[in-house]
Parts: sequence; structure tokens; C-alpha cells
Amino acid sequence: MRARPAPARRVTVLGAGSWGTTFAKVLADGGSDVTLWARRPEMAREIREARRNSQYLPGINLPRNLTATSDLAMALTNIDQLFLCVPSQTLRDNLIDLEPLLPPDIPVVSLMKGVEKGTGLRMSEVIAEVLPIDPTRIAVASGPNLALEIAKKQPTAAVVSSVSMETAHEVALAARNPYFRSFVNTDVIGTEFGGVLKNLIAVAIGIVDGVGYGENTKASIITRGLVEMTDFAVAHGAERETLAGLAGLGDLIATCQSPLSRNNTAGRLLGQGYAFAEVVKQMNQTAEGLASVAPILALAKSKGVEMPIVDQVGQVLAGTLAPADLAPHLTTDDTPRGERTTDDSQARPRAAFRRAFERAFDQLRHGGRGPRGA
Ligand SMILES: NC(=O)C1=CN([C@@H]2O[C@H](COP(=O)(O)OP(=O)(O)OC[C@H]3O[C@@H](n4cnc5c(N)ncnc54)[C@H](O)[C@@H]3O)[C@@H](O)[C@H]2O)C=CC1
Ligand SMILES: O=C(CO)COP(=O)(O)O
Repeated sequence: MRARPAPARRVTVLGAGSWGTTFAKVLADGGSDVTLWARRPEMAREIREARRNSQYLPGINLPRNLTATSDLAMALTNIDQLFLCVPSQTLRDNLIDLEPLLPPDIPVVSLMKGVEKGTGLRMSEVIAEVLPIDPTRIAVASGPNLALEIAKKQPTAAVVSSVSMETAHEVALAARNPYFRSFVNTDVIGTEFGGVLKNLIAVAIGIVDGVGYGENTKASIITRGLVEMTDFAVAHGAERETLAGLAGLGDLIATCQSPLSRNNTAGRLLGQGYAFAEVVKQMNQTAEGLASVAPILALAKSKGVEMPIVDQVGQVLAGTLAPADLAPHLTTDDTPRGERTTDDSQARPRAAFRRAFERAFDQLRHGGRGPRGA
């Protein structure tokens, strides 16, 4: 007798914007039965009946094993995994609504790349604060994942991270198909901050692009931006290696290079001279970087981490720095880490000069009697 095939995994994605819808498609193409929760009933109906999300993914056909509802209770009934993909600033309210409906002991996965204004909390921390859930059942997914490219089945990879390797594997198995590969790690802090921080550097890239600066300027910002990202994340407990991987460098490259990036686009508008309020009005999609600048700078300050590029992005947003003045050489450290010469022939003359200066200063202080102790 042939063994009966295991029933398909049932998963729900909360949030039917560009990434929520795309990730729902990734999961469906990986074999799960997927429910997408949309806030607006008309959007749920279009996804369910026309298999389209014409506002966020124009021209993309959605698979048959993906349905949609605007009924939260229905979306959360009898599921094996839950993925969250709403704007970061609304997550807390969404969690409060869903908390009484959450099935016990399922993995809850953040797909978001922002921090909460006011608290500075990462999305996994907001989840841990609001939901009565074992921390080992919380996961995050991040990487170079521009929604529209993935919706067109262009191959990419991501990282699923949880303090529990078992949970990370469970989620990665669902978030895997022929065009989407999920790797796993246990560095939730690094994986999550990688996604948040690259948005800020992408805003900087957009700004200088809008001003009309070229590839040298952008390469310097990307390179020094990665150092800022890494210093910040490591100071908060991340592993350096994570920031050199898909969730750090990988996502930084994708977001800084692509006109599909909303953070990059918002930056470009600022660089072209639009004021912050106008940019917010023009963007009808989530550009997380705009809300993350202030909490990230506050977190950096609390750990004594210097973030000159992010700081300048904050100043451009506040209207106190002209976009044309945002440049990588405007750093607070004249020999930033990672850019020092390995040849110490330059260091020796500097040390010799300092000793000579100290001797001369000492002579002056002691009435020309020569340095103390001499
Ligand atoms: N679009 C992309 O390529 C990627 C986005 N992300 C992240 O995914 C998260 C969501 O972004 P997108 O889907 O791209 O944004 P989006 O702007 O395309 O969609 C946001 C969705 O959230 C809904 N929404 C707005 N306010 C809400 C509320 N109060 N309650 C519930 N739903 C609400 C909107 O109606 C919309 O469906 C962000 O954190 C973003 O950084 C991560 C990877 C890739
Ligand atoms: O996170 C993303 C790609 O990995 C999408 O970036 P944007 O939010 O800037 O569009």
C-alpha cells in the first residue's frame, strides 16, 4: 500500500502589500497552502477571485494555492506558521488585535525591516513584548529581496533567523522553492538590523543620485555605510559575519542599486530638492528608512557608535543639510577603521612629530630648562 502524502503546510501572511503578497507567493510556490490577510476587503476579493494584486504587483498572476481574506479570525484558524508583513510602525496595533486569535506554539516570523519609533525596538522584540509566545518560536527573514523581481521568479536567497535553529529550519523549509533559497542562522540581532540599516544607506544613495553625483560617491557611501552598519549591529550584540552576508552586504547592494527600492526612491526625491513632507506625500508605499533614522541614531548614541552617513541622512530629512553636502568624506574620524594604511611608515613620522611637539611644549612650560626628567 502506498503511503498517503503528508497534508500541505498551512500558513498565513498578514499584510497584502508588495512584500507580503510576494512572500505569500514564495510560500505557495514552495508547496504550502497560503492565506493572505489584507486590511481592505476589496483587495482580498481581487486576490481571491482574480488572482491578482493590481495595486502592488501589477501584471503578476498569483498561484491557486494562495487565497486571501480580510477576516483576521479566519486568517488565523488552523495554521502552522504565521508571517507578519505590515509597516513597522503599525505592527504593535496589529499584534494587539491578533493576540487573542493566535494558535499556540506556531512560529511567528517577521518579514519587516524597520524599528519602532519611540521604543527603538526591533520587530522581533515588539512581537516578544506583545504576544504570549515562547522566544524560541519567533523568527525573522531578511536578505536581498526586492519584491517585484521575486514575484517574477527571478532567483534570490534570504536568511531565516531564530534563537532556535529548529524554528529557523522549520520556517526556511516553508520559505524555499526553485527560485527562493532560505539559509538559516541564530543571529536574530544581526539579521534584523542588517535589513533596517541598509535602508538608511539606500536613502543616502538615493540622495546623492538625485543630486547628480556618480559612481565614486555611491561606492564610497556603500563601503563606509557597511562599516557603519557593522559597527552598530556588533555594538548591539550581532555577529560581524552576519553583516557581511545576505542580510547585510547582500541586501545593501540590492537596495542601493535598484530603482525598485522605495528607500532609494525617497532619497532620490530628496536629492532632487523635494522637502521631506512632499516626499512622504509622493510615496504611496512603505519606505521604512524614513521612520528608522531617528531611533537608530538614538540607539547608536547609547552605545557610542559613530554613524556619520546615517547622521547626515537625518540632517537632510530634517532640512538642516543640503543634499549636495552629503558626502562620505564628511566623517568625524579622519582615519576611519578599515581605511588605515598597512604601511606604518606614515605612523612613525606622526609619532616622532608628537614627541618633538611634547618636548618643545615641556621646554616652554619649564622656562627653557629642557624637558622634565632630562
Ligand atoms: N517591498 C519589498 O521589496 C520588501 C519589503 N520588505 C519589508 O516589508 C514590510 C512591508 O513592506 P511592503 O509590503 O513592501 O509595503 P507596502 O507599502 O507595499 O504595503 C504595506 C501594506 O500594509 C498595509 N497597511 C498599512 N497600514 C496598515 C495597518 N495599520 N494595519 C495593517 N496593514 C496596514 C497596506 O495596506 C499595504 O497592504 C516593510 O517593513 C519592508 O521594509 C522586506 C523585503 C522586501
Ligand atoms: O528590502 C528590500 C529589498 O531587500 C526592499 O527595499 P525597499 O523597502 O527600499 O523597497
